[in-house]
Amino acid sequence: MRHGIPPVKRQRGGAIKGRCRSGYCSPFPGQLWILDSSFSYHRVYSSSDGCGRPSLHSPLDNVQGPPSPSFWSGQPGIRYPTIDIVDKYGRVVLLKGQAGSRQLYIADPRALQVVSVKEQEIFEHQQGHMAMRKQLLGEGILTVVGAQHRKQRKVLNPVFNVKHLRELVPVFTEITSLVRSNISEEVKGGTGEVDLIVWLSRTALELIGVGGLGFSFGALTGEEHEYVASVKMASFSIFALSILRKYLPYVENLGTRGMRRAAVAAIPSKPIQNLRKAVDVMWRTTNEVFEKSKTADSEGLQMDQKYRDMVAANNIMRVLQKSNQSADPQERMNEDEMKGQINSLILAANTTTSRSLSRIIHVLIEHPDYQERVRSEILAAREQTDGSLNFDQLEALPVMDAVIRETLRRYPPIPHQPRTCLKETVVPLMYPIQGRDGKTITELTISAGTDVYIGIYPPNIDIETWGPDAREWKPERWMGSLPKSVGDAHIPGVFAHQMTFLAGNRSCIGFKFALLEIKVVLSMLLTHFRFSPGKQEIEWVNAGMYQPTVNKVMVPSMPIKVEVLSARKEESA
Ligand code: HEM
Repeated sequence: MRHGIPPVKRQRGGAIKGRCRSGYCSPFPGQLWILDSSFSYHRVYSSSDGCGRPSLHSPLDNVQGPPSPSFWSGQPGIRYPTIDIVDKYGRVVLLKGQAGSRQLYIADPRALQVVSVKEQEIFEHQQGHMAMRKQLLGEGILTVVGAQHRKQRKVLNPVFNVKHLRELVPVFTEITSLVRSNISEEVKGGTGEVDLIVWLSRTALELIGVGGLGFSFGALTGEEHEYVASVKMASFSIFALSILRKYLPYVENLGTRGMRRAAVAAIPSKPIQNLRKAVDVMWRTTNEVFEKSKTADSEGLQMDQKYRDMVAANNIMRVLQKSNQSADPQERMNEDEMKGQINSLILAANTTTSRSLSRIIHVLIEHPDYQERVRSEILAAREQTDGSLNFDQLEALPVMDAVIRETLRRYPPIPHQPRTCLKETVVPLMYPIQGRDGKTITELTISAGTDVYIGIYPPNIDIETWGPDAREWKPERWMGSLPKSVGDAHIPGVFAHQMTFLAGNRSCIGFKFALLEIKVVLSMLLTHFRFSPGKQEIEWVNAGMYQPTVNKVMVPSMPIKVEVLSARKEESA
């Protein structure tokens, strides 16, 4: 028997009993872990207190869910459950993973309140996931948990306050004008097909790079920094190596950092070596960004001196350093933690924002009447100014605001988030569900070790909450008062009664930054271009985050027709 594999005894009726006595293979003492046919360990069951005598039976088995075709491999596609399961089985669904592991999909508002707000530290990120993130990104807000996370969040909060965001508007505007020129050039000042996701990804990277960190990745000037390719390589390699995540928590602290690096360098595996090189570049860049932010250096930014000075004074790293210095000494971040924020922020801000922007423009292509309404609203506001809109003017555009809220509600880029329950917890339900035994379930006892999905998409489009038109894209719902049922549902999300930016202390810390980016980009692109359908049909697919694709190729792509508006043709020439 290999160390850590529990003694497993087959019982009558096919039940398996046993537990890991060494506690070595399991982060949760007393859990039953087994080795499956693909040689991965799986937690099968943890007892109610996490250390008692386990069995294969759990009260959660009474929760309805799709049948599992195989005990060993579980339900196919479990990483990407679709909204249909909630429609079919209810707001809490039992999913069966590999080797019989239980996973709960939760979309009930009251249960979400407990999981994502009240008991957020019990329903924590999955250990393997966090270990992988930490190895790549360092000790930033995306990778730390518990007291360390609370401390970092407190220091980071002022970075995203309105006072600071207000000062970023001219910088965002300047960056977006570069994107606009690039797109105009691509269609030669006339009409042509453009893969818009490419430009929006570059835009989002520069907005967080320059506006956020005072560092240009050259994404809009044709001199792309090696960091960009490294992040792509790292994401690809992580996917290829996802099986290793499970083991990472057991080796991540073995030996010194130098020893671990030497051990990794000796592994004869292409994805591992690619990942190692990519991470080296990411860390080199992080050090560069950090050193520059300390000296308020704005060299290398291809902008007017005026904007360079703004960036040097107002980027997130500068504000973060001030916020850190004014925190209580025991609450301050150390240098490693400060550097850890750089990768965390870039990773969290980039794809989410570019996918949201792409979705809004795609929806406006499908609703040309709304595209025209938003454009007219912006143009009217611009007539009152010298051309570009400031923070308050951007906040006072009700049609654009309604379009953004409605698109983020109806099409959240992240459909759900995985967590693990660390301690047995009773979770009440707002909408009781019917058990497999026909009885009504009003609360669930979730045992330690159970994996949980926080449903983001289903509560956003729940008919009980939003009314019979919940699944329609209808910005006008935000222009009057919302139905009483929306308030009554007490959806815990931090933004507009929706879960799109999640809830509680692990919600999106950058959501106001994201909304501002979206408003600046829309206000500049919609008044310069008309967007209409391209030759190919665009399909949005869930790859952990929704992405636009064509011809079923799993690479983000959104080719659409872009026409420079006649009033702007001269500017583009
Ligand atoms: C529309 C765009 C965005 C969406 C839909 C979005 C959504 C989310 C969601 C759902 C989470 C929770 C993830 C989890 O629990 O694992 C999250 C976390 C986070 N987001 Fe965003 N985000 C967006 C843009 C941004 C931007 C622009 C920034 C930074 C400038 C940012 C920074 C973060 C950070 C740092 C976290 C981790 C917070 C923590 O763990 O305490 N996000 N975001």
